[in-house]
Amino acid sequence: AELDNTRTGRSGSLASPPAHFDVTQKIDVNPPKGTRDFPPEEMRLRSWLFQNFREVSQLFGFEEVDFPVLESEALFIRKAGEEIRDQLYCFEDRGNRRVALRPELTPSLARLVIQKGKSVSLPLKWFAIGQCWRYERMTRGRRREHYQWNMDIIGVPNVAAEAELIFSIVTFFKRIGITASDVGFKVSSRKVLQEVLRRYSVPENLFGRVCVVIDKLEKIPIDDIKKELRSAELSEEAVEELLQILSVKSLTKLEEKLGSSVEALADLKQLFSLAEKYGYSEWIQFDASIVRGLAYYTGIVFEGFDREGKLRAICGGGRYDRLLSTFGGDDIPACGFGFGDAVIVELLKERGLVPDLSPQVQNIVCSLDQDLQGAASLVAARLREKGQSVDLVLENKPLKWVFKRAARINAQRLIIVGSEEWQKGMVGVKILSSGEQYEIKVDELE
Ligand SMILES: OCc1cccc(Br)n1
Repeated sequence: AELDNTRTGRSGSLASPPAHFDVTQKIDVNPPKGTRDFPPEEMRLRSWLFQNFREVSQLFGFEEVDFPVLESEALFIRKAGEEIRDQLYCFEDRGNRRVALRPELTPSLARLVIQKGKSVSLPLKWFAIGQCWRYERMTRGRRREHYQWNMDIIGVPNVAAEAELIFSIVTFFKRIGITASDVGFKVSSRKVLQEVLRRYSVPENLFGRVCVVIDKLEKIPIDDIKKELRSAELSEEAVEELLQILSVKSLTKLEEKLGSSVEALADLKQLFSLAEKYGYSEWIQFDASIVRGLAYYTGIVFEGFDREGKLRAICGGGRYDRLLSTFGGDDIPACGFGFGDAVIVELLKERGLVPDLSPQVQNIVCSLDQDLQGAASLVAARLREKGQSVDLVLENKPLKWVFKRAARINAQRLIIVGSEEWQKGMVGVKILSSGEQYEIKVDELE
């Protein structure tokens, strides 16, 4: 159970614990609410997932970057009513600076690109895997942290960049056994929304806010959506037309509604044509209702969904051509996606695709009496110099104990240092899978 803060007298501020803080108090061994520990079994799965993130990113020629988890709060202050803003994990540090635990990676990436300025040549293809935070009232028992894989292409204005990003996620899914019958991508463009708002003379500065409201479709009652749109100064007619357009599920229908000249249509047609060339058409579908919940998207947006409809969005992304200039940087086009580490694991469990990642060690080395502990250490050092992994038994333990540990850590080979053999410069070897055993000179061990 979590410590009752009132009992420990701890305040919510950053002030150091009060002098009367009871240091003998039994601590709460659970991690803070909404956060996770990664003990070995969970860490093996996470490492496997991240290894796949990395290998796909490198397969696509992306370079890894990283940023501080702690950023200036100003990086995330956007006035579009986003959930990510309402849940910002922010505070004032000891230097009275307003700071925040990053809720996403894109603003940090934009900040770094601007910082690098002319010292980097475009296009940039960067990827990152980083922990992101939100402070949500635990009423819904949801997590407050997750790890996100991001891939971003900076400096390419056309949809070939988005097509490449979606293909990188398809490639990832295929690597871990997920197929087009398990998941798909809903794709749209915010230029659809932009065109409708333009036709109803809705001021540009309301665009981000309208997108954030539309993203709540199917999450809150339609009447609340309409109310929020009207409070964003949309006329009744504009609201109705907007909701009409958002229900469109085919490009042909969209063309009928908007006409063939709108930029959104050209982008989407080009994206679907490229998807066909890549060979992933079966993975994507047009869905005008997809707008994503981040205010800064300006063009193509997409999200990965589980076709059984049981899980939240697996990943999402899109084009954000204005973000860098809103940070005072040059007008540089950009697009990217975020892929969380939690929903994908739920999907793998649902589909029985969690890999068997038992611990592995090549050797377990033990001595038969404590005078030979040094000899055992020397044997371990020799093996490790040759790149062999070794679990060295560090206390004088009976063989029965050693065999049990060898099974638990899935050791492949048992190396026994016994006095008689050691006199001859030899050690005993037992191959644990076959039971085969023999003696060998230490120098010949490999
Ligand atoms: O995807 C929104 C989000 C941001 C930070 C932390 C968590 Br959990 N979720």
